[in-house]
Amino acid sequence: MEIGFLGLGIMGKAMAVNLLRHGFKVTVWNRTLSKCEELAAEGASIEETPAAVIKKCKYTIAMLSDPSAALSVVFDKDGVLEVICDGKGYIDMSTVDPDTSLKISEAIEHKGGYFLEAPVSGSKKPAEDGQLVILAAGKKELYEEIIPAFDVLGKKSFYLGQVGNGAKMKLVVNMIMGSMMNAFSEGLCLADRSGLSCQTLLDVLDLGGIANPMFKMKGPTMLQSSYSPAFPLKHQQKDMRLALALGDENAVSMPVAAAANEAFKKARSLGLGDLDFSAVYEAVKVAEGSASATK
Ligand SMILES: NC(=O)C1=CN([C@@H]2O[C@H](COP(=O)(O)OP(=O)(O)OC[C@H]3O[C@@H](n4cnc5c(N)ncnc54)[C@H](OP(=O)(O)O)[C@@H]3O)[C@@H](O)[C@H]2O)C=CC1
Ligand SMILES: O=CC(=O)O
Repeated sequence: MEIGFLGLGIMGKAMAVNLLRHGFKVTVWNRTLSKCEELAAEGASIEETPAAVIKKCKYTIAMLSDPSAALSVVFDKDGVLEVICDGKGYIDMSTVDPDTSLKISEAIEHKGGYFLEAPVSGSKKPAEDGQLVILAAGKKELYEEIIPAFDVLGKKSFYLGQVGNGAKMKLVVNMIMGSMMNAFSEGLCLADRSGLSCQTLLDVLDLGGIANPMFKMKGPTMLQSSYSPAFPLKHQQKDMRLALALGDENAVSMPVAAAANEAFKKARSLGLGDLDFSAVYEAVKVAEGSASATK
């Protein structure tokens, strides 16, 4: 199967490499074209525009930062829409809001193409290991045709029905994750300020009913103020913002998520947006008056 791949950031690169290593032919494009070279070393072909990728491949996956990037790659000059046509499938795996997905879906289907949104749960390591959880919605036929690729990229794929449902599910999951990360950061601060060992707190948490892979993986690096980005904080804040907008539309009060969003915004204002989202711990420490140097 030949697959086009647009967007070679942290996630897109890992996913495209996985496809190549499992025998897929992959043609890549990235806004910063130089990033394609690492993929060429793995056997990928390179095209210079999204349109050229679509023209070449029956199926194209996109993994882009946010709604404005997702829209730009489709609607701007040399974009997807210029060439998408009957029989071509476009699968957007970026985390965006339902309206963005719907806008892209309608434009592509108007030109005769098929559209699937398929945001993923799981970060850099699950992407490298092919262990993502795929939240697909849209054209069912395209979902069935692209399953061999999803089976390489993920450990489980869900088909959630109409376009928008994948985006909504992803935003709900990440709203919970962002809120948990804030509660965790406050807990670490409280333990520290009240004279407890944070390492002992991690050990206690890991043995109890609220043990989870995120605390286990991020806790030790947070204690070292080490925030090499797996999931960039600016993207987590984007997801909180989009989840809060979904809450607005549905009249769901989310004071915990709103407070967590404020902490992520604060972290961005401290220049931490490109670090891992666990760097919100530094913003929480600043708010509690026990800041360490931000790294
Ligand atoms: N990292 C993670 O753990 C996870 C991320 N996600 C979601 O996946 C998506 C990608 O995340 P991630 O790989 O971490 O992000 P990165 O920031 O590492 O990569 C973003 C990608 O989007 C491209 N891009 C940004 N703006 C534009 C634009 N205007 N036009 C064209 N391309 C653009 C970048 O190109 P360039 O190289 O030129 O900057 C890059 O390829 C996001 O929606 C994120 O929320 C979902 C699950 C986990
Ligand atoms: O979107 C981020 C993730 O870890 O999932």
